[in-house]
Amino acid sequence: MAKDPVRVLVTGAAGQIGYALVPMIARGIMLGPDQPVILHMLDIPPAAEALNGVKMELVDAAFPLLKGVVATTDVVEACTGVNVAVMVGGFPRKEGMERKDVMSKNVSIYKAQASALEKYAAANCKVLVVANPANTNALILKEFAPSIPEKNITCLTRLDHNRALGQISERLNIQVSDVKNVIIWGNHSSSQYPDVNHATAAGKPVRELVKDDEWLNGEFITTVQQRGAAIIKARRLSSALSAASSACDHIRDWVLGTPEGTWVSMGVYSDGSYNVPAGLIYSFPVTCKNGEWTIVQGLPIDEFSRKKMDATAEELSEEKALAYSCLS
Ligand SMILES: NC(=O)C1=CN([C@@H]2O[C@H](COP(=O)(O)OP(=O)(O)OC[C@H]3O[C@@H](n4cnc5c(N)ncnc54)[C@H](O)[C@@H]3O)[C@@H](O)[C@H]2O)C=CC1
Ligand SMILES: O=C([O-])CC(=O)C(=O)O
Repeated sequence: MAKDPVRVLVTGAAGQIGYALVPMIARGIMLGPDQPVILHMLDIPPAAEALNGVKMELVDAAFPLLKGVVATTDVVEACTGVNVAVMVGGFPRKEGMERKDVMSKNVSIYKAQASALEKYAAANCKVLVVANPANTNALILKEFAPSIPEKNITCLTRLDHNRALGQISERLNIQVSDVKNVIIWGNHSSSQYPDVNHATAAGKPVRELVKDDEWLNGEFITTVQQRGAAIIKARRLSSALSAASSACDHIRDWVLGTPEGTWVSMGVYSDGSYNVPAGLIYSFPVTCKNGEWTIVQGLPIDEFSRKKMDATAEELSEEKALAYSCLS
């Protein structure tokens, strides 16, 4: 019997990532090849015409799984009945703006959208925040949508995770699908810590195969940390294709489960695991089963890693304080 359609919200749907993401969702890349979807696309009034253009293209593409499209600038209409919400819309940093000004704009956007999701989304809606500052936007969303379980509010660090897999695969000249269990700890920012201490390639420890700790503890880390900026420099646009693909990976694994023996990185609400302060949205290694993520426990952490995990936690605590100061 055909499955009932799942309603998927994409905010900022007229933007770069939105344009790459909505056809992936409509093709079944996010929720599976047998899962019909209804797309809800939200953007702001100045982007209404472009948003309507995206809707026209979705119709023209005749996706068999796409059972409906809602394209709107009304946040209530956008959020009504959604089962999955991918929050890509936000206020970008513009020349001459202070960090606090950007934070303040995003705090008010995420506060309003949290309230709409809280009131109008389907029960048990799963939320993925992509827009930067992704971890802190997700935290604000959690604060203002208290009836959505905190386990349902996450942010995207899967792109960083996939970037780390890609770097190892290139370095070892090995298929990327043979590399697994890297970890992104912390913030989706240049303070993140891409950790290969538990990673394997074709079943062998990555450190043993690479045989170059100087590279793994230096250039590898900075390349992953700075990859977003490098793409923006090269394309003069954000990493839309890889962000959209990674957002699909994040939701697919969350809903359908991670393969046995494999973990992925997700920004989730910290419960204090690995001595990361509770109450931050922090990227951890997780496995997923039956629609729920669980932080992988018990991994040994060396002194080098500890310092890097603490530094990115410190940055998130500062962002949290800044975000809260924008609320008062
Ligand atoms: N977490 C991650 O791995 C990544 C995050 N990003 C972030 O994703 C976000 C989107 O990037 P792009 O698509 O390249 O930007 P973009 O500027 O092309 O698109 C953003 C869209 O959001 C819309 N928007 C602005 N305020 C909105 C609101 N209140 N409600 C609904 N829509 C709103 C804009 O009109 C625009 O269409 C940015 O914040 C970017 O920094 C980008 C790459 C990776
Ligand atoms: O700063 C940005 O918009 C780009 C970004 O997050 C990334 O590509 O990781």
